[in-house]
Amino acid sequence: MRGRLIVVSGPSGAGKSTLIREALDAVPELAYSVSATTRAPRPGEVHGEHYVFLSREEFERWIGEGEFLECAEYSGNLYGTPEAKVEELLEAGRSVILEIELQGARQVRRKRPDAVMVFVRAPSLEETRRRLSGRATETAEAVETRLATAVGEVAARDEFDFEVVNGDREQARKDMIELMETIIGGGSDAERS
Ligand SMILES: Nc1nc2c(ncn2[C@@H]2O[C@H](COP(=O)(O)OP(=O)(O)O)[C@@H](O)[C@H]2O)c(=O)[nH]1
Ligand SMILES: Nc1ncnc2c1ncn2[C@@H]1O[C@H](COP(=O)(O)OP(=O)(O)O)[C@@H](O)[C@H]1O
Repeated sequence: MRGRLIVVSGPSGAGKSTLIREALDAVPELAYSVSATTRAPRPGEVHGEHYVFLSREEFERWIGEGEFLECAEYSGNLYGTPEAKVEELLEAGRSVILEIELQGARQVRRKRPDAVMVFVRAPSLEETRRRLSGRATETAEAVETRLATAVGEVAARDEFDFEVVNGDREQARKDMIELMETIIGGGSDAERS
């Protein structure tokens, strides 16, 4: 049976990467789609594992060659989902998580109406700021840009099928794993509302 396509979106600093990592560890049917980006690698990020890091020129060539299921510009960098790998995983029966921002999520929803849309957010914008500052991967300016974008992103949460509020770590981990299992199981709770 073909897997489900699962879009996970939400503001930077909401805890998407953290929750996805935990879901991938707990649910073997899940696979992660590695995106391409023109952003510079952060310390510890591995090419081909966290992202495929491309120059803007290479990225634009991939766009021209129709490599992407979706792509968007975010905070001055390009991000995109290579389509062939996603297809291969779905065909093999794996359910595939795309961790992408709002514009890309909307593109996927249009192209693949059967995709399940999951929104992750922190309990408040103040908490998002604390987490982004605490993660210390961005300059103060980049944190502010991400927070400004976050305001618009939270306003779009009604466009999603499910929402995970990442407050208490352990509770959110359980909620995320349970949601992924429900989606994969195709139970009635996973029907589009
Ligand atoms: N449209 C789209 N967005 C992506 C893709 N990969 C990552 N993103 C999003 O780009 C934004 C920035 O990602 P990143 O630079 O890793 O920063 P972080 O989310 O703050 O850790 C996040 O909202 C990601 O979900 C992609 O392939 N397509
Ligand atoms: N429930 C939580 N409570 C407190 N801090 C969290 C929680 N979930 C994630 N974090 C921390 O917040 C920061 C942002 O999380 P991350 O998963 O990188 O967010 P995103 O992928 O949405 O940008 C990280 O430093 C992470 O360890």
